[in-house]
Amino acid sequence: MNYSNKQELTAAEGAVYYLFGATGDLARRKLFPALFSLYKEGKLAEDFAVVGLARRPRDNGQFRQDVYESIQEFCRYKAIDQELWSRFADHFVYMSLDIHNVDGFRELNRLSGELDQKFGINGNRLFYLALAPELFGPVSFNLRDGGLLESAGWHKLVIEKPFGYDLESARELNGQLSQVFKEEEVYRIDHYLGKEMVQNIQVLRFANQLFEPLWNKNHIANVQITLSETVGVEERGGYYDHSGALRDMGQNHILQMITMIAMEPPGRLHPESLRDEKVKVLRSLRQLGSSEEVRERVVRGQYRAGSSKGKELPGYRQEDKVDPESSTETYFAAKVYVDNFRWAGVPFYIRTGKRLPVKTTEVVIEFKNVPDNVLFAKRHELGPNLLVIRVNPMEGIYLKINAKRPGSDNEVQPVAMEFCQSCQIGINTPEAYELLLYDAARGDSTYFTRWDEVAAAWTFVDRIAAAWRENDGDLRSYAAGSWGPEEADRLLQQDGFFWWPVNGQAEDNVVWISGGGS
Ligand SMILES: NC(=O)C1=CN([C@@H]2O[C@H](COP(=O)(O)OP(=O)(O)OC[C@H]3O[C@@H](n4cnc5c(N)ncnc54)[C@H](OP(=O)(O)O)[C@@H]3O)[C@@H](O)[C@H]2O)C=CC1
Ligand SMILES: O=C1O[C@H](COP(=O)(O)O)[C@@H](O)[C@H](O)[C@H]1O
Repeated sequence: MNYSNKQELTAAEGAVYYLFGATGDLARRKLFPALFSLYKEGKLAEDFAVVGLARRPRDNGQFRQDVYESIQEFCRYKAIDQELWSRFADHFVYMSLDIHNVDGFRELNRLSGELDQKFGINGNRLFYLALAPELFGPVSFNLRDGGLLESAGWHKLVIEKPFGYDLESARELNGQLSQVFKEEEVYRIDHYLGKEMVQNIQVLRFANQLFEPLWNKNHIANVQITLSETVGVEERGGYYDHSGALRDMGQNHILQMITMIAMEPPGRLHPESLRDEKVKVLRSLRQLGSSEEVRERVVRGQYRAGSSKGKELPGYRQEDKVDPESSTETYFAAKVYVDNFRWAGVPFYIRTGKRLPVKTTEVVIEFKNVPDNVLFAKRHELGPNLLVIRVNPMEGIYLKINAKRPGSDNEVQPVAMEFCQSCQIGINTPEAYELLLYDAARGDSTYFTRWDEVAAAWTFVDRIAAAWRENDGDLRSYAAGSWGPEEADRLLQQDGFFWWPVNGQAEDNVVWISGGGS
């Protein structure tokens, strides 16, 4: 089979892309590279323009130079072909604008008319807000008041996370957006939903007769989801210290991954059908009623100074723009239940943290063991079957099974059968932002979060946050470079489980029968 990433070249409809926050980190690291990859692959035709917007002064030449440098540093394709690069760069213009100044939006509207004419665009407008969330409301109002929503074509608003700080603020924000945009015009980004292997979860589940019949409480003992990062808070201390791991990674990425694993098959191949199924999962999450329950089922930690690979690492409280007495969690782990017919009683163990030993995102599905009466001599060596979905940085799956050790007398040997996607297509797997920008431009909202999903996720998270506010005493400290507080291991141990090794480090005795393990 050919696993090349060549796809059907259907260019998105022509549009002006308004990139608010064009001088920021996200634009530089993710958005410019995504646009270049789409252009190179023919998914953006010539009828598009990108307007970079931020307060800092820049002329078009400087802006194009910023874009060029970002591509050379972060894009999976480099701008080597000069002819291609200059054709691409010609679509980029920059305008200095303060979000709070409606006159700037009127000028932007005039510029848009010129761009429509120059590039043959019929008034389609995609507004990407790579901005702090408190600016989402003001931008929306000024887009309306500045006349930008009066053009003939479609209008789409793509917004970054975090969508609010809690349910109340998210509601308020949603109320502001909905005064200007219809729900179907709003694309809320959760970039984990743009990751190839997260999207692959539904294909694995629903396109294989092998898995779906076993995908329930009768056969699955537990599910483990790990999103571990080696980095600290980098330059984002100011934001992170008000957010913490639960809001930064839990409310969105982890809960969205749970929905992909736990949802029922959608009735139709339609974005709303999938989102309907996902929201049902979020509404079935067992709510943590009391502080006592939160203490029992959720562990939070903060990294102190430590080391990794021989390098000394500062503690969280010594990081730039972090309160020296901060009690913000940089790690959390939890035991979560999805209280529905399919999943009743199956624990979902989740964890995420900064300054952990490896960067990895993995899901482990641990199947129940075979019955005790199976007559193998070394019964105690029979481990459970595992299905491991490797999301990042390696992409692929492996299935751990028990096989006979060749030449032995029915001795059991664990074997990992691997599909290594990243070995097949290497670094050329499309980035999440590429897939999502392309989907938004085509009007496909499948992998964007709908308002009711966001609201249900906040409802779950708010209870944990409220319990934590009542009691600072349970914030554990862990050394930077370690796997986090020991209490997170106990969450599993008390149920007779343990965290399976991640990052392809299956236990020593496992034989890999294809591809390699790391
Ligand atoms: N960076 C990342 O990896 C990720 C970021 N996000 C989210 O994306 C959004 C942007 O993040 P990031 O790029 O890191 O943030 P940055 O702080 O790097 O960039 C913020 C941008 O906003 C512009 N800006 C700020 N105030 C105004 C204003 N009044 N008028 C016009 N422009 C303004 C700044 O430009 P100037 O100062 O020139 O005006 C800058 O371009 C945030 O919501 C963040 O949570 C989400 C996931 C990952
Ligand atoms: O949304 C966020 O995600 C990144 C991790 O993303 P990944 O694609 O590199 O796994 C995280 O570092 C950041 O704190 C958070 O805001």
